[in-house]
Amino acid sequence: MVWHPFRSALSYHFFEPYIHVLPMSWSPVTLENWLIRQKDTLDEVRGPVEAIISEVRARGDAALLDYAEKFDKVRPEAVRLSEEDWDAAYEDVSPELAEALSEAYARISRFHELQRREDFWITETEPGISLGVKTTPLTRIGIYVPGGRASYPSTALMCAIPAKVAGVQEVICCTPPPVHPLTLVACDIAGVDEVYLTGGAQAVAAMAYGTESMAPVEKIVGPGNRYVTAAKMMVRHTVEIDFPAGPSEIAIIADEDARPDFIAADILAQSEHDPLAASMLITPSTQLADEVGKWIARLTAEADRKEIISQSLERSGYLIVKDLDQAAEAANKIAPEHLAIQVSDSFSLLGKIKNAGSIFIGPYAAVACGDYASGTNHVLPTAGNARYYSGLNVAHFTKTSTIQMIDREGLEMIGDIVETIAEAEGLSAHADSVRIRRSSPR
Ligand SMILES: NC(=O)c1ccc[n+]([C@@H]2O[C@H](COP(=O)([O-])OP(=O)(O)OC[C@H]3O[C@@H](n4cnc5c(N)ncnc54)[C@H](O)[C@@H]3O)[C@@H](O)[C@H]2O)c1
Ligand SMILES: N[C@H](CO)Cc1c[nH]c[nH+]1
Ligand SMILES: [Zn+2]
Repeated sequence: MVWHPFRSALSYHFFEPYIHVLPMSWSPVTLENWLIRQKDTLDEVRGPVEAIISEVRARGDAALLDYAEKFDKVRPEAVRLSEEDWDAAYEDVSPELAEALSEAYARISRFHELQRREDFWITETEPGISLGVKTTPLTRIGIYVPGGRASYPSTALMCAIPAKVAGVQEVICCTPPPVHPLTLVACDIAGVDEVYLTGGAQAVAAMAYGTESMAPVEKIVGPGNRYVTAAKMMVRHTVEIDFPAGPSEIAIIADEDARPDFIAADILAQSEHDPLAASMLITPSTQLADEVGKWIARLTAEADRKEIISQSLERSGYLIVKDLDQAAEAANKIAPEHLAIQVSDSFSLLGKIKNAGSIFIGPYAAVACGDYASGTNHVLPTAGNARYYSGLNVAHFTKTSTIQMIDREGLEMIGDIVETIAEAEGLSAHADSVRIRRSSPR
């Protein structure tokens, strides 16, 4: 914390000097700088991640064990966790923790059950023609559960629950050693079938290409740091992935009546994940931005993970806007992982939001509620990817086939159209495949 006698707030309208205490890192940011910083993080690790992927393809399990020793400072006896070690995890988890996890499991399951689609539907769209969709679960998927700077049992629930609701038969989990017993209990509660003690880019490579102990998967889902995220982007020609879900982010749109202490608390909560996490307050009120800055300083001083938070705050800041329309425009450009809305007329603002992974409305909707227990999924696109991707949901674990049933009457309805377009495309065998049916005796 430093005195800044003449710091200025960035404003579209005015430039007002003011005097008070702010943490060094809580300062105005431009949209452009914020976006560039968020994008850059993956490019910087492309080289090392490529090398890790090649090593795993060449040396399989031996490479996974070597990388565990190098990056996680522990060499497991085997890459695959034994059933006995998995069962033993329950002994190290208190009943209160197991109960909290079960409560979270129930709520996350309930919300994801609402997303389940029927196996197939089919409906007559015109006489003799019925169309529909058949939904089929993927067979074997891999979930990445982070475990570098913190343990993420909640992420095991967030990834495995929608997979099991979708009907996936085999769900495997990769997580860096040493694994927290609660993560193993979460995997068990959520129905994970196999656990592998490997993290980072090497885990992603193993799930994509397979090793001696691990059969490859059809799709990899789950968040992770930039090594994990860069690796997912690199293996996607071999295996499907969910989307880039890297270092956490929050944007908050707040008006002058919002609670600065609540906003600061949400910013710290996301900042403590990773030095590369980032937060942005978007507000028409310079006074609120200042108040939030004071609260950030106060809460950071008391925080457990000060160092990570301070580094993350270097990537964070506030943007003063003219009004809430301009705030919505800025949020849509950022496409944040989490968007908190703390304004008096939230629904009219909500209508203007196009790009956000998950939206939290009102002063009591702490982002941490969505991280753990409200029931929505916390695996969300970062670094502007909410422009094109949705957060993890049941549909990520299924594929669909369209269905059509056509009888003779239906063929007559559309036969001329098919033949005419087929001939125009120069594909007369297509036209003939319809003609042969139409001219056959009834
Ligand atoms: N977007 C989301 O949905 C979401 C959800 C939860 C968590 N997160 C993010 O997940 C991330 C978790 O990160 P984490 O680091 O705690 O755990 P992690 O499991 O993602 O990463 C740990 C692994 O990173 C690898 N690694 C570390 N340093 C390396 C280096 N120098 N070179 C090569 N590999 C290296 C190691 O293999 C290590 O096992 C955080 O950024 C957090 O914000 C995102
Ligand atoms: N905030 C993270 C998503 O960016 C999810 C999480 C897990 N545990 C705590 N938080
Ligand atoms: Zn979180």
